[in-house]
Amino acid sequence: MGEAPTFIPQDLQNGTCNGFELKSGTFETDTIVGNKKYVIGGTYGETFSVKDQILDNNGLGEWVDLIQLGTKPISCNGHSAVLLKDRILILKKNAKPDDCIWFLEVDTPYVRQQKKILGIDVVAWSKGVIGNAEKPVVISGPSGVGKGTLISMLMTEFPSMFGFSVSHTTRAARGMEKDGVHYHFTEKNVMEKEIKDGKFLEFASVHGNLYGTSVEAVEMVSDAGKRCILDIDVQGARSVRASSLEAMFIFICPPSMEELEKRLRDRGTETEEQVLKRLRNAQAEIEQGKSSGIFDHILYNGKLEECYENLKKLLGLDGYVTPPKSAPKKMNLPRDHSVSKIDDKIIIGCISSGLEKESKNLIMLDVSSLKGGAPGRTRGLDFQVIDSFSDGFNGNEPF
Ligand SMILES: Nc1nc2c(ncn2[C@@H]2O[C@H](COP(=O)(O)OP(=O)(O)O)[C@@H](O)[C@H]2O)c(=O)[nH]1
Ligand SMILES: Nc1ncnc2c1ncn2[C@@H]1O[C@H](COP(=O)(O)OP(=O)(O)O)[C@@H](O)[C@H]1O
Repeated sequence: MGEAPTFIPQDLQNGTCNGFELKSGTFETDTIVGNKKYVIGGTYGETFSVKDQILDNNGLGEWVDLIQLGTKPISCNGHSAVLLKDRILILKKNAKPDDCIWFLEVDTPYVRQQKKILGIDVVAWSKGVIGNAEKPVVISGPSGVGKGTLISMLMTEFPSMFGFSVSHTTRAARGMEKDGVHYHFTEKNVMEKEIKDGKFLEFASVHGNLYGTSVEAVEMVSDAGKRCILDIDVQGARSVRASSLEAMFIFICPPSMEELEKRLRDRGTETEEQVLKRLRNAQAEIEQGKSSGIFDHILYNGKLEECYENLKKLLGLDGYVTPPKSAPKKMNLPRDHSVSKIDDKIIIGCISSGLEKESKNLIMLDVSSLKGGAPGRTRGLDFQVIDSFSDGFNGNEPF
């Protein structure tokens, strides 16, 4: 990666590296984690590269280009790196507010699990997001019980509050269904390849077709500041339970098998063979839904209005008046900044005056309660603008 620089501005004790320019438009940071050195390189407009070196006693060793999972950030005008135990925080210089904080996970539980599954050394990227997202809601239940009906009632009444996680499926679209709205209708081989590439949070074979929730489907809803709703089967709910995504799990039960059959037939969207298959699967799904311990709540969908009211109660929405939305906090990093670390606080010194007020030249980024992570987003970041170190970090004015 070009010739070695004469000066590497890395504070090894602190695990911070303010980055250095190798040649015009190409930047690098070095971060030492245990006996490994991670070199993260970025050339303007291109995705980041990562290689590591297992250090011997002389601080030397063989270089390996690492497989990077997740969405790779695009480099702009340099970056800094800060080591946080099992991951490296990357601050992109001069980047847009929603693109300036990234994490390269090197030894998190997700990365360790992926190394085991793939049998190779990997690292994983996730984008950092200020603040927290509301817990997604997973809704499961047998085919024809009324999941779609209840979800669409919720989205119609609270359009700015909820967003639907659009699943991928290999089944054919029904008459009124739109690609990208109800499902991403896809070919089996394409979906299988994407599953292998780690793009799915969960997937399952249901009624003879492949269904799955992509990481992006959930994150896009959360990025828009909405609470994500997932309509997935019991196997999918089990996988989400086991994943790093914290969610609320609701199972919808029919009042009787006869009523379920009637709803399925009256809907008229399936062939006789498909109806029979769905009814055969329903019994087992209901048993699992009730007894598996996956679900936090069970709702009976007898009378639709009653069930909908109960669903709203579970979501804390009965008698709810929508409050005006406050703008999410954003952070804009100027090109020239330096980073240092004090416990769980990252201090970002803004060298050029990219800030509104000249005196507000320090940003404190709190990374004490990170949530989520690769292969999605890392949330729970908080920041404050502080006037100067001598103020003892007492500024808490939103930036
Ligand atoms: N695991 C999983 N199941 C899904 C997903 N999307 C839909 N499903 C489930 O697949 C089943 C069949 O869905 P669909 O073909 O739309 O038929 P319907 O439930 O009869 O309307 C339902 O139980 C859905 O909850 C997904 O992304 N993952
Ligand atoms: N509580 C209810 N009472 C009567 N019919 C219902 C009720 N809930 C839903 N339905 C109807 O049952 C059919 C199946 O509902 P749907 O929402 O498509 O189920 P799912 O998404 O669980 O497969 C639809 O025709 C819908 O209008």
